[in-house]
Amino acid sequence: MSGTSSTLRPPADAVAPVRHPDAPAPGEPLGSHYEHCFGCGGAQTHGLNLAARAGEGVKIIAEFTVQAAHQGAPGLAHGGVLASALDETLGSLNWLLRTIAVTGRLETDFVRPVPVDTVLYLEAEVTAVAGRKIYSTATGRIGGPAGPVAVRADALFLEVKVDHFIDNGREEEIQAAMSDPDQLRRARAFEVNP
Ligand SMILES: CCCCCCCCCCCCCC(=O)SCCNC(=O)CCNC(=O)[C@H](O)C(C)(C)COP(=O)(O)OP(=O)(O)OC[C@H]1O[C@@H](n2cnc3c(N)ncnc32)[C@H](O)[C@@H]1OP(=O)(O)O
Repeated sequence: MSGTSSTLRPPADAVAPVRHPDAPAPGEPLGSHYEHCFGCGGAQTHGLNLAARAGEGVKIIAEFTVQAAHQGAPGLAHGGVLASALDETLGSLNWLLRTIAVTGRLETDFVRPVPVDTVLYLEAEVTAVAGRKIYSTATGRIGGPAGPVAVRADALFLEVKVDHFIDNGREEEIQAAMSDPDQLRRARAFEVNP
């Protein structure tokens, strides 16, 4: 069963998304936007370690291997972990638009169980933009990039300023991020006019 709520359907005045001219080239690995990110950060022992690459147009492709630490039922990935993988892949679309946007709404279909050690082949695409609202969709396939869909999601991301993180994040991590030149360089990669 699948269905998308009306808030995830772009309004009539939405426009087609535009890949930023300075977006990473198709095939280029994106790296992590923050080393402590649960989705893509290398410093998270039980994180997803999701590896994303820029695709053509406004598409991202990514891979995530389900680890034993990601189980819900015995030998199977936890649904929340799979939703995180979809969310992280959708969030990586920021690199192509060069905007900073956060998830407002994420609707997920869990179509097939995903066993531990499985590689989830993810693909995400921006479908429309309406002001600060970015509409996107993602799939996760198993057995290969053209294998059957195991999970899928539709999302609404909202563009925010960098102040969103500075105002809401815990002081300790914000200070550490602001004094890390690598982190500042990565944050600048999301800005439209660095
Ligand atoms: C220095 C570090 C840099 C790192 C950068 C990389 C970060 C990348 C991270 C990626 C990591 C992976 C990704 C992650 O995990 S991101 C982490 C998970 N997400 C969050 O933490 C976001 C928490 N939520 C918020 O902060 C606010 O609610 C946001 C910012 C989203 C909106 O609050 P804001 O005050 O700004 O906006 P508004 O309330 O005036 O609404 C504006 C419009 O939007 C519509 N609307 C709003 N919400 C929803 C909804 N749920 N469904 C449907 N519609 C919704 C609303 O109706 C209105 O429409 P309209 O009336 O105009 O028609």
